Amino acid sequence: MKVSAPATIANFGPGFDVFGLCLDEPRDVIKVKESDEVMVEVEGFNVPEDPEKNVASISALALLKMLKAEMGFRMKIIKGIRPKSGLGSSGASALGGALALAKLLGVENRELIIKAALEGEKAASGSAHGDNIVPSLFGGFTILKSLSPLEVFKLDVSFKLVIVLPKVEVSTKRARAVLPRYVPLSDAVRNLALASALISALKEGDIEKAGKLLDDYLAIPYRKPLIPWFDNVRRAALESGAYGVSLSGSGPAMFALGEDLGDIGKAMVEAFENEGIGAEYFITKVGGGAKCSDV
Ligand SMILES: Nc1ncnc2c1ncn2[C@@H]1O[C@H](COP(=O)(O)OP(=O)(O)O)[C@@H](O)[C@H]1O
Ligand SMILES: N[C@@H](CCOP(=O)(O)O)C(=O)O
Repeated sequence: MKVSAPATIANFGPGFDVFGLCLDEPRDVIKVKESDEVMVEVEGFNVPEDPEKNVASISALALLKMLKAEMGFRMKIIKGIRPKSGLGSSGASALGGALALAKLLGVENRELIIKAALEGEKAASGSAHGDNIVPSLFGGFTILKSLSPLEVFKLDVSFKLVIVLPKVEVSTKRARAVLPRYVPLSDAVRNLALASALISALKEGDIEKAGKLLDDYLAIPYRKPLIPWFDNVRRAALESGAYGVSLSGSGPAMFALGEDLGDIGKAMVEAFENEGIGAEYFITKVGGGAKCSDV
């Protein structure tokens, strides 16, 4: 069984732990075969090969435990999403591992697959947030209303966007540890207003309006010490014509919406370089979610 699980942009501006956008690229590819033992092999970006430490095998093992199924597997992970990038690298592998095993066993229950994948996500980031796993499975733009029972609202949006990936790492675990337990009511209200308006703009297909609604008062302000370059890169994107720009997940990747995505990407890369940080940009589109095949 082979699963290709795409990268995602969690939070997507004001939707902390709720909104997620599936990207077309990059992807992790996970292949599994039944076996007597449990073995993991990794190609591409470096992640652990110990089955107890890799989120893809942790999720696959969690699914087997939930099903009370006694079997081993050989798993090959072609890791195309850089870890600690903010592009849902752990979420894609976690989803891919659980989904590949589920397909191998003929299990279609999405709630169970997501529950197993959350075990992998929890091992990587210390929290069972679902805003990477869910869009990686469903595709499009997802609103995660509840994990148990699983309630997801999906918008079939279609647009291109630019992603800028700097050569620094931000661990999601660390980026969650800096968040406060409580936030001011006025900030919660501002996010609620932005999030509601953003959904309306996306439903209308108005990307310019959506871009102007990407602010966040719940997570990004507290994460600034981990991303001190954020305001300068954001300013460069807006000055080069972006409709809007935000952090992807817990960073360091950033994304922007606009017309001249190449120009915006170049301006953001230059702003990172002015901060002494190398960066690259790529343009991709909204993706359709994980793909499975028998090979
Ligand atoms: N298959 C995997 N893919 C990504 N990260 C993994 C994987 N297996 C284990 N990890 C570990 O999870 C951590 C990365 O998770 P995280 O900080 O959430 O990155 P991201 O924000 O890109 O998802 C790293 O410590 C990495 O070694
Ligand atoms: N909602 C989470 C999303 C983390 O995404 P990642 O791609 O950085 O793992 C958060 O903001 O902590």
